[in-house]
Amino acid sequence: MLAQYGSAIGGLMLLQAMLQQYFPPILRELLERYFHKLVSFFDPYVEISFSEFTGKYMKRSEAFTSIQNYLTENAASRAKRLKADSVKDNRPLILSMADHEQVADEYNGVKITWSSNKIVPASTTFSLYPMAQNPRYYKLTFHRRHRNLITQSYIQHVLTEGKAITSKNRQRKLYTNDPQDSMWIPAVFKHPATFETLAMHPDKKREIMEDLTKFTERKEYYAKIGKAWKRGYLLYGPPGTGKSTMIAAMANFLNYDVYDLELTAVKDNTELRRLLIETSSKSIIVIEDIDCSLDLTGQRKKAGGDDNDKDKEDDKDDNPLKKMTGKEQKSSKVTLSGLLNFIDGIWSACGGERLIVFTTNHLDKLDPALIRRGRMDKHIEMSYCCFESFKLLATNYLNIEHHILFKTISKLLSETKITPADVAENLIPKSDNEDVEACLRNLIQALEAAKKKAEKDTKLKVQREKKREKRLKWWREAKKRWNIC
Ligand SMILES: Nc1ncnc2c1ncn2[C@@H]1O[C@H](COP(=O)(O)OP(=O)(O)OP(=O)(O)O)[C@@H](O)[C@H]1O
Ligand SMILES: [Mg+2]
Repeated sequence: MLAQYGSAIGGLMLLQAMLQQYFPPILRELLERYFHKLVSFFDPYVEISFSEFTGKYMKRSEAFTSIQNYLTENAASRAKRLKADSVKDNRPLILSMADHEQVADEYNGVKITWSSNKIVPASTTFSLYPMAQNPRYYKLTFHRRHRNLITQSYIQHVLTEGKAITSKNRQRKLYTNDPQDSMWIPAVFKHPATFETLAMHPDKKREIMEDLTKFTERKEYYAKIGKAWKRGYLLYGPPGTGKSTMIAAMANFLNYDVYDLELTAVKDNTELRRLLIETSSKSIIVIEDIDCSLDLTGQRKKAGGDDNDKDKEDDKDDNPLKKMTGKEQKSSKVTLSGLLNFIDGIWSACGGERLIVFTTNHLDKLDPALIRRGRMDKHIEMSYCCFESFKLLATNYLNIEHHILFKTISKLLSETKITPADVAENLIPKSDNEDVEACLRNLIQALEAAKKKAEKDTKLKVQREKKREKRLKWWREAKKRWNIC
């Protein structure tokens, strides 16, 4: 039997060689086409291939990556031969199907087969990019009676799920704008802050988390009302109340990238627009200390008055621009209208699903146009530490939920103002000898010192006010006495 089989194969090979040699290419192509038609007439299975690289520039196909992630999560565990991908930063090992391996999947009761394959080039050529030499592809095989279900629903299901897994597994990035060539410089975003570790009143925290969740779920709603899918948050409060920490917690909660925009490093409005267009969706665009980034009040005055008004504005001691170096002032020509266009201009709609977050220590210094609802949709006050916030910090830093000293701390917190940053600093043990009680006593000391300072400041203020009143009274009487108008 073996001998018969061998001679049959030999005969076929001879036939193929003869075909290749004696048949002209056009005739050969015709024969091959009819041969495939004949095979597909008897073979009820349909095949769809998804290549790793596509297009003119052989870019890595997004569909291929999505399928790879889908199969890794859903079917690869059933494969006999797996491939372990290299991983960084203590991330779990990624096991995917090895080449030429096959796995079965099921969708609405229909059986589907996926196989992982590699294209072996006909001739060996030298390339600096070995990956591109042997591109892989996934082959999907199913019975032709399920063609509609697979092409209209299953493939979409695989791509959607795969995309969700990609975004879940991807390493998030923190981008900062480079002042030299105005490009985003990426770095891996690994901030440990979460809403669980953020000290804030629980009700306020829950409200913000619900607001964020609602935003992410409202793609259709935003489309229906004709608004770009973005939301503005204004975080304001004194230094050390957790504004930057809140942004990190938001990014971790939503799994978004962060674009930290340094406005003083942006040359003009055109550059600002270009930077915005380059941001991806599912991201938070942050401008920290917005009051120090632009002479917003000055620019508005300039629009209404002349240049002298602007100069007067710049002469004010509390003008944040005065704190900037001459070079910074000269290099940034971003205007308030440029910034407003940045927030709600037509190009801000490209990509969608973006948060724009401004932080400031001085809410009153900002132009009302910049922070009106619709631009900055939600204003969040980051305030001094309350007892609820303290309890969360104590749980995080000292691993305690109750202590006899909590009563004293609660009373002091209601009498004085202290930032969560100061509370946190006191709760960190400074040496091995410092136990929980020592840390709490450090905090009590800090609170008492803050209380004393506040009382002293109030006394001084009252004294100053009294003196001013006295001077005014004397001046009023003098005017009456000497008949001065
Ligand atoms: N609400 C908070 N919850 C937890 N930790 C906080 C909170 N606020 C401040 N901290 C701690 O204090 C440090 C400083 O806080 P953060 O940088 O977020 O303050 P900020 O409001 O952004 O200050 P600034 O206005 O100076 O930028 C953080 O690293 C964090 O450890
Ligand atoms: Mg900050």
